[in-house]
Amino acid sequence: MPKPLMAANWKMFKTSTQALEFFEDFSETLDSTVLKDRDVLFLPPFTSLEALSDPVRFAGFSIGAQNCYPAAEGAFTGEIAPGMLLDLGCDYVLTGHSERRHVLGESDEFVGQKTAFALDQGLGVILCIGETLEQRKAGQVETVLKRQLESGLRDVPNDVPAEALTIAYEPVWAIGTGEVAQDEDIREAHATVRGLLADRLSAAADIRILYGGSVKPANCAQILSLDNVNGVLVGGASLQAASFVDIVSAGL
Ligand SMILES: O=C[C@H](O)COP(=O)(O)O
Repeated sequence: MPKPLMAANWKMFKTSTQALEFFEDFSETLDSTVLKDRDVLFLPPFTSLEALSDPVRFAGFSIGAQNCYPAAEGAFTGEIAPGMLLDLGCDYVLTGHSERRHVLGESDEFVGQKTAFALDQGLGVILCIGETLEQRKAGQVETVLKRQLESGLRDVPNDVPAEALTIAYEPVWAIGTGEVAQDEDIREAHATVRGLLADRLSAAADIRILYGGSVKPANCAQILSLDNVNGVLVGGASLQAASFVDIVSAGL
């Protein structure tokens, strides 16, 4: 069983000053012995990566970015290359987050290009997948997960090491809505993802599959207890230090 990964995705929240204030509160409050049972990852906006990188890593946590562009450098105004993230000490990058798919219009193919390129450059990747409410109501959960995983992993070698790749299952209808998926929905989706990974990657059994979507201190322990849930990707409830401390320590 891989150690659960507890990831805070701050989306477009917090200046670098606010990020440092949060981190001071968080690290003072958290009992650091939880680190033997949990990995902790912060995904702040690009503008806070430099300020947070050293404090986060010295405290034994990981840091990553919310996005990257699939090229080493070039005329891509406003974009950030994986090598630039590595240079700031990042261990991870998110690809395919639903807000990038549905708000910014990223295609399955583009998500696949980013995933393969970032892995190739040496970043750990958290590939996010998940169905919309319409797709769930139409009985298409498995089809959507299969399509997003196949495209997302298209150029990823089948012997990618388990520690380099993480999958996050985030049903779009549960993100930021307060509506957490039912245990059975999470169990079924995670089992589906595990099965699809097994068809494609040699390290499938050890790849972490995170759940994301309205995770809170009150529901986190129960979610983590479900089969094939190897951590959580938390948005809103990771913005307050006390709340994220409770999430990181949930069930211990
Ligand atoms: O990346 C995190 C997810 O989008 C979940 O966000 P949420 O916890 O605010 O629902």
